[in-house]
Amino acid sequence: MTRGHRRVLALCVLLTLCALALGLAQPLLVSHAVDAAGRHGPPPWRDAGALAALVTAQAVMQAAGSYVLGRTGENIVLGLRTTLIGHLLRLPACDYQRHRLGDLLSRASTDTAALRTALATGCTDAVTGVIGLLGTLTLMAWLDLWLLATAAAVVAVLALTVLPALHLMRPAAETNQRVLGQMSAELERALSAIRTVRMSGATQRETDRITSHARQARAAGLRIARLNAVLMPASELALHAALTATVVVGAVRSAQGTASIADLAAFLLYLNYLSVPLTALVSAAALLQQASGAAGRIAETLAQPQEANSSRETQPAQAAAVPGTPALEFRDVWYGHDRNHSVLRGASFQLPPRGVTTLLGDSGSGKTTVLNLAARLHTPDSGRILFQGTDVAQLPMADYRRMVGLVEQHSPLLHGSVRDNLAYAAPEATDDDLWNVLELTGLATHIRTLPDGLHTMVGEHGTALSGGQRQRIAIARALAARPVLVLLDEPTAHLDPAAEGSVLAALQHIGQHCALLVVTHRETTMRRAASRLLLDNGVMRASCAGPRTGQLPVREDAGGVAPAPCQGGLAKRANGSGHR
Ligand SMILES: Nc1ncnc2c1ncn2[C@@H]1O[C@H](COP(=O)(O)OP(=O)(O)OP(=O)(O)O)[C@@H](O)[C@H]1O
Repeated sequence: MTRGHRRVLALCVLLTLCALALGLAQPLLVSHAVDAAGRHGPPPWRDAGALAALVTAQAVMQAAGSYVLGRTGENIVLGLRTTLIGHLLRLPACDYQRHRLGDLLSRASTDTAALRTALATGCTDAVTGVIGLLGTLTLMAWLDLWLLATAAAVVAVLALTVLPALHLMRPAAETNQRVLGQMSAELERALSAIRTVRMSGATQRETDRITSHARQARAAGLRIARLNAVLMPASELALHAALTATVVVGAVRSAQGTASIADLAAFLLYLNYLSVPLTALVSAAALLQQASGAAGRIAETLAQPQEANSSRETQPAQAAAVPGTPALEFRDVWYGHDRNHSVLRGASFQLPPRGVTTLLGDSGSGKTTVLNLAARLHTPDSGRILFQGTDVAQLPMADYRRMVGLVEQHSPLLHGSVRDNLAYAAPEATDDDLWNVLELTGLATHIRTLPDGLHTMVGEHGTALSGGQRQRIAIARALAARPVLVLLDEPTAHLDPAAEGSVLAALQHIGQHCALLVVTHRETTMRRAASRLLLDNGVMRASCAGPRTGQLPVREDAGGVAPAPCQGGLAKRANGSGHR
């Protein structure tokens, strides 16, 4: 994590060490001045001047070190957040269902902030603390070994008593980070369904539930505060006790003539100065313990594998399909969301290169799963998916996704303008292109009436638009990228008959140029399709006629299911004999 920042961190350490050295030189000057005063010579003005210069230089070094350290901390956290955000956005689609969204968000915010302090301040404090401690102790040993032994004995006794407090810091910090993650997840859950929360009279319940996590975070925070409250004064107490013991032993030794007053004065100053590296070490230990929980959560996220092939941001591949090659083909595809239950059990079908194909089936039969597999949001457990005759596993993900559009059942609109949303998958699209897709989806008239036209803001999740308008924007967004294949999940579910008519006409029009696979329960949509597929008990069947979903006649022969071509010439793969 500190890679790329080590030189600057080394500079911070150097600046702090310079400040430390300047600090360590001061007691020697004081000793010299006391010695000179003891010999009744002239007032030690030179020593006083040098002392003032050392103090000023030390302050300047400390200030510079502190600023560079703060800046490096910010740079480290920026690098960490960039890596983490990039990783979070590239996890396999199913991973987002395993984690709470708010928890993932807190890893990119609070956890990285905790690490920043630990990495920048904690690491530098640890290095300078150790060096400062060794330097001070060496000079103290050089001045008077007995006095050092006295002071060390007192400090050691106190250090042993507070060490257990340091060990308790890590679990408290881990609890704090975990509970904060849960709080963010619960808040995200409530805010994303705020209307349901209000209308269900659940506002207070949600408030209580979320604040219970806030209370747990407070309890963990208080544990940390208590431990800090013990650790910091304990280190100061150790110093004061050591100071007192040293004065007593020093006075005795001075009276016996085995130590000079000048050495005793310098020793006491060093002992006082010892608080700097000691406090730095205690604070570094506490910070590093606190950050270990956050580091664990971040490391856990970064260890999760990314979506296969997702890091390749290559240029779009030329679609050079042999004429007549199916736009999409499933060959004996098996897929289950969990090991014990397969939703698709050897599904096979072909999608003609042009035209609308509807995908029908009972609720829960796996239609959305088929679209997700086709969009490569899921990977088949076995079997193959071919796009224009090529196994999709061999196509760079970025290239593939540029050629395939997906309109989900509840397509989210992104915060921003209508234009931002339409051009999301096609940033290079011109306004004319966008008006064109708006015309196709029957939205152009409405958008023209808006004061800001294409630049009208859609609100958070598109709340400034009606459900049907949102759905049509989502369709227009998919079309703006001029895909080869468009996958649509219930695209007309929220539309009135007029809007549905315009969307269906648009789909038919677009179907002259590309392939569309449309999941639907609507009879009006079915009627307009060139071909129909029926998903039944995990396998795909073809159907030419039939008025209603679930009642579609299916042709079967003795060897299994033989999908029949309909109007436009649909897939012809036998099915049902797959294995797992
Ligand atoms: N992420 C998931 N984890 C576990 N099971 C899932 C997941 N997504 C879907 N399922 C299950 O897989 C099956 C197929 O779901 P899918 O959403 O594909 O059905 P569908 O035909 O699109 O349904 P509908 O018509 O109601 O939208 C269902 O039994 C569903 O409960």
